[in-house]
Amino acid sequence: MSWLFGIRKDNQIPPESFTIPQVPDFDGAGGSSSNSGDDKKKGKGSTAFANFDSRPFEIAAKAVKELEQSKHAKDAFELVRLQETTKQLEYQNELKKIEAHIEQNKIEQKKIDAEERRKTIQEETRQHQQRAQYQDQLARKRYEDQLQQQQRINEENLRKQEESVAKQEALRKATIEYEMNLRSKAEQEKVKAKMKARAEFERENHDLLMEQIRVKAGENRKTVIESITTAGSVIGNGIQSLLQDWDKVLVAAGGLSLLALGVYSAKAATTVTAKYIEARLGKPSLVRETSRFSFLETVRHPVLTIKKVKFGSGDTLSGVILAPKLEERLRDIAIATKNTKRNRGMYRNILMYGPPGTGKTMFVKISHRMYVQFENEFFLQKLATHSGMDYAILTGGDVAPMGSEGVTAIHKVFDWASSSRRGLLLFIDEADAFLRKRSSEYISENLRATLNAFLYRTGEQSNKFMLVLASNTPEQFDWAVNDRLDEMVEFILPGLEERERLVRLYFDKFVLEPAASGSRRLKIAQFDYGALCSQMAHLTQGMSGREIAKLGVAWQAAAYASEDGVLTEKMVIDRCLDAVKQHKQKVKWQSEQERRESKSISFNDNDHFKIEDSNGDSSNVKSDKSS
Ligand SMILES: Nc1ncnc2c1ncn2[C@@H]1O[C@H](COP(=O)(O)OP(=O)(O)OP(=O)(O)O)[C@@H](O)[C@H]1O
Repeated sequence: MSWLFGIRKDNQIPPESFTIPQVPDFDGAGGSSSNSGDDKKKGKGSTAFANFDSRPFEIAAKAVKELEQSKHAKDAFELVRLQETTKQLEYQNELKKIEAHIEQNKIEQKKIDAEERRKTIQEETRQHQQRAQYQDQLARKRYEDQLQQQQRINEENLRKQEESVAKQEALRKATIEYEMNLRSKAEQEKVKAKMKARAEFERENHDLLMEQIRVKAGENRKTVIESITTAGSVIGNGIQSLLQDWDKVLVAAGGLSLLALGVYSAKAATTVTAKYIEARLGKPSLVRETSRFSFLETVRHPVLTIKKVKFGSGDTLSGVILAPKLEERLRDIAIATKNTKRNRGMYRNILMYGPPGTGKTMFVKISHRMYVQFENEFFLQKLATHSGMDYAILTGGDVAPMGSEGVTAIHKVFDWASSSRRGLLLFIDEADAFLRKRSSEYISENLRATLNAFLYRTGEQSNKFMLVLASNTPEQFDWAVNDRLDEMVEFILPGLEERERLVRLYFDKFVLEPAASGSRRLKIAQFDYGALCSQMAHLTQGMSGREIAKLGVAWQAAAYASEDGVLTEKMVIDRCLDAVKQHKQKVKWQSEQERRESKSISFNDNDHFKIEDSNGDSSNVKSDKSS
């Protein structure tokens, strides 16, 4: 029994001699089955039991007996059975592996088949495409051939048509020529016949016709001789009677002289009147704006004139904000001018200079209104109405391009100014554009002549007009122009206080007023406007009145640009900071030289306003006033 449990003893039968007969494998999968197959081949033609050895069976039987007697027999059988089961399982496993291998082979085969099929399809597609391309080429070629053929046919048709038209044309021409020939022959025949008939008629009536002509000529001569005789006798009688009567001669000579005089004096009077009317009524083309009433302007723009008379000119003039001392100075000038006007004295010429956008033009535009205001203040109601001067605004830039006509234009302006009854404030903005130094190489001959005309007309003090020049760069003026100035007023950049007033003014004008009117799409968020305006006055240091006015427009635009039309505090501040940034950029762009020049007019918040008189001495306002 021990061999059953793997214990080998020499006296025992070796395990290899003990073989358990195996169940023949008819599937032919296992090795044993192949052995049995070999055995079958070997045993072909001999009996199966010829060399049968019964010993193993005996040994087996004996072992079985021993096994039955052994107490471990059951276990041994169980073991054998398990071994057998294990082997069978191993065979099955082997079988499964082989099946899996076969399946794998099948899959591989399928893959190969699919690949083959794909290649075939690809090849077919390629061939199909090639065939399609070829067919397409063929079709194109066929189409081209057809087109060419069609074209050839068309050309042939056209040629035939042309030939036929040419033939028809030739035929038509020939017909027309033939017709014309016939017609002209007929005409000739007709004319010949007519001539022949007339000649025959004239020949037959020659005597009669000659008689007729003779009679007509005789009549004519008789009439002419009679007319001459009558005229001669009338004129001769007239002259004879005139010469005989001396009084008549005198009357005739006087009459003729009077007639000539009348014609010439009427002509001269018309010219003089036209000039007078033009000087009095026509606004010179150089004058851009005037408060002076002009008949021609009224006729041309009646509505505008009525508006001007009723409401004054433009709302941009509603308020000019100046430093108190500058305002005081200007008021003094205004009062002095007013008194000059009342006493028919001579007006003084003024120069206003300073950085751009500081209110020079604006001040002049409202100055005649300011006179009224000042009078209210100082001279009470009785002097208030109709006491101001007229004003007229010219721009220096308009003069230079006039060329040779500049001289006439300047004379026309001064003629017109001299005809003013109320006195005229002649304001020349950007005066440096044409009043620059005559020695300058940049000045043309025409401009030099214009400047000379200006100097000629302003050489003496006038009681008709007051000259006010405005310029950013007065240092460019010709010396002779400087010599004509009586007062020089510097307009400076607004200080802190003025900036605050300006910010409030333009916040009112561009934001609060439109919002309050309710007619526009502009609303304001809740914030402390007063505090914000004060804050912005600090931020806008160095900015001009114009820049602050533009800031007002920017707030308005920001509100309109927003979705709900509401102007918030942040928007106001943002726009202000933007403007400050832009101002800094502009200052940066200013050239070094400009900066040096403008140093004299730059404003420090603590600076005092300075006034220079025409001698070039400068003094502050107090001392000037006291002097
Ligand atoms: N002092 C000011 N008070 C109120 N608004 C001002 C003042 N200065 C300038 N502005 C605003 O700026 C605008 C331009 O001003 P104005 O034409 O008077 O400047 P200017 O000094 O004549 O400048 P420029 O030398 O460039 O001609 C005015 O219409 C006004 O809106």
